[in-house]
Amino acid sequence: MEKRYVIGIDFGTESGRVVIADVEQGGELASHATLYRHGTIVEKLPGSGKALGQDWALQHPDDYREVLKQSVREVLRISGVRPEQVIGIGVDFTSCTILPVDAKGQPLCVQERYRNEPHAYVKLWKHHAAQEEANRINEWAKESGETFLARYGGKSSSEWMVAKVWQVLNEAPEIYQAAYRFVEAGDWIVQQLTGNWVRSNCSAGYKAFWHKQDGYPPRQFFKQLDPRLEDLTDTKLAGDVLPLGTRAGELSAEAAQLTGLCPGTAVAVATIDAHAGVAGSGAVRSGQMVMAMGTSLCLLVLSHNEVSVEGVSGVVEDGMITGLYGYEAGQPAVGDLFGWYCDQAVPGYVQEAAAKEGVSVHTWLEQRAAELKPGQHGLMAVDWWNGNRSVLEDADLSGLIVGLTLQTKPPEIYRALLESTAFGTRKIMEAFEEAGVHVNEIFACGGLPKRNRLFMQIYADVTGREIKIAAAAETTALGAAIHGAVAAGTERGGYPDLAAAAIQMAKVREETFRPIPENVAVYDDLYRQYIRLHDVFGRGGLVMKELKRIKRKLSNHSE
Ligand SMILES: Nc1ncnc2c1ncn2[C@@H]1O[C@H](COP(=O)(O)OP(=O)(O)O)[C@@H](O)[C@H]1O
Ligand SMILES: O=C(CO)[C@H](O)[C@H](O)COP(=O)(O)O
Repeated sequence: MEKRYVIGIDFGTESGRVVIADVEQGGELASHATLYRHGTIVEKLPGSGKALGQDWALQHPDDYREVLKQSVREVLRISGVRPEQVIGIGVDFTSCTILPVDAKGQPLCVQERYRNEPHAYVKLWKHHAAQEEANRINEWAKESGETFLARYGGKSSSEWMVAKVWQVLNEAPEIYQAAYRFVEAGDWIVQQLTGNWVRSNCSAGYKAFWHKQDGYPPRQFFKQLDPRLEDLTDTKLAGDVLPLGTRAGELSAEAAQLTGLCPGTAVAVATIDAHAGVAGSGAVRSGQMVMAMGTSLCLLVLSHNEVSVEGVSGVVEDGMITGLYGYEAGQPAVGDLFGWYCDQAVPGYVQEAAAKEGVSVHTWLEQRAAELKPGQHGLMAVDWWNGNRSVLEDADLSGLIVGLTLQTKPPEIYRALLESTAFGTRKIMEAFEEAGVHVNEIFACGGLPKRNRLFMQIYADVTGREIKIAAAAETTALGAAIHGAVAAGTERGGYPDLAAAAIQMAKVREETFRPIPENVAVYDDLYRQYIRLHDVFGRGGLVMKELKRIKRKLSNHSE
């Protein structure tokens, strides 16, 4: 049989990455990234310059089409694989990233009449301006006695589908009316590739309250939330919800022209980017956990059992691997937090020194921070630069560093920031253990394990656990490709299910990160201090929320 290949397309926060993988051997034959030209739109709309409110984060869908156009062709060119040898395509996307589209699937924001309307654009996962709507969903779920939020750690997030769609309805009812559908960006890409309107059980399950047995919450729930939302799930969120690995359709002639692939190639149901890291790391068994470490950090745990876990983002049956419950929890600013420090807060002399040595500011700081012993800097940071998405689930919380003195140096702060995210992860891991979801094996994937060794060692030391590293450089894209191999099916030379495909196609590196006992002891002590700050500022004190309220009030006045 001729060699067969699959393509995985990973839409991250800053760029889209495409890999091509050998169906039998796995790994990555070639990869290519296309940066989003518009990036993340946080201050004003492109073109008109219309100002956005606080906590907004938009993207432009043309950037995603550019990834399909550029990077798919590039991996074919680099690898020398012929289009007819590609049997399947898989797509993963950050989530909950949504957009309003018309009946043909055209995004409203590219239509002339809606170009200046912020609500017509893609709302990126980290758009946090729907916190009020999320709060009202939480209050109403409690009052109405609906129990579905128990699967989401008891709280809905401002990042998710219903809060975001409701914000559109509240602030731009004409856009809500004009939208034929609100779709997850991953499902939209699948629609663009195949012409089919299909929703993924992964994003519907984790981000839109959909449940394998119960479907969406009852109409009555939405009606009492807001009478205008009564038919939301039958209209704007309509579409068959299909399980991961299913074939969503075949590549249309138009999409074949766009990508350079053959019409008829199998296209898988989309998955969430972090969740694709599960297959991409080959972690397919109960008790295995994957840490998808990039802009944010997602912890993904597989289990035979469904229980309630404090602060979990969601638990979905078949949400990562068929036949298992997949738990997701995480932190919304990890790489982004380190990026903020390098871009916004380091003094000029650090940037100059890094440039002189020909390394990134991250690497310059990492090298110096690695010379410090745990606890030596006397600092403690709390990692809520983009709110808290775990046990506190509150986008209004913000960052904190204590212990600063006139002697504090940038590498010390950098190290404290790396540590703060590891403490946040340990807190989540403890919540899993307390709920009886046991983790026996940990894998790391995403952009950070390959970029920052100190970061990885700190995670091993703070958690006291060995961490295996997924071998693929673009693990999530490989995970998406694995979904493509399953969508192709055995009749086209693919695999029968995700577990079989992942075991064959995904590998881990030989080198692992192991905890260093003397560091573990110091970090145990420091973690207790982290928890004190976590509880004082997160559970009890209102300082951060009040600061946010005052800022919101002032920015509303100045608009
Ligand atoms: N050497 C580094 N150490 C720590 N963080 C880094 C380093 N280089 C880049 N980053 C951060 O990594 C993040 C990008 O992660 P990546 O996994 O590549 O993308 P995505 O999250 O979009 O999938 C950015 O937030 C950036 O600030
Ligand atoms: O919420 C998510 C997963 O459920 C987002 O997709 C994720 O947090 C953003 O991912 P990345 O850090 O890879 O850009």
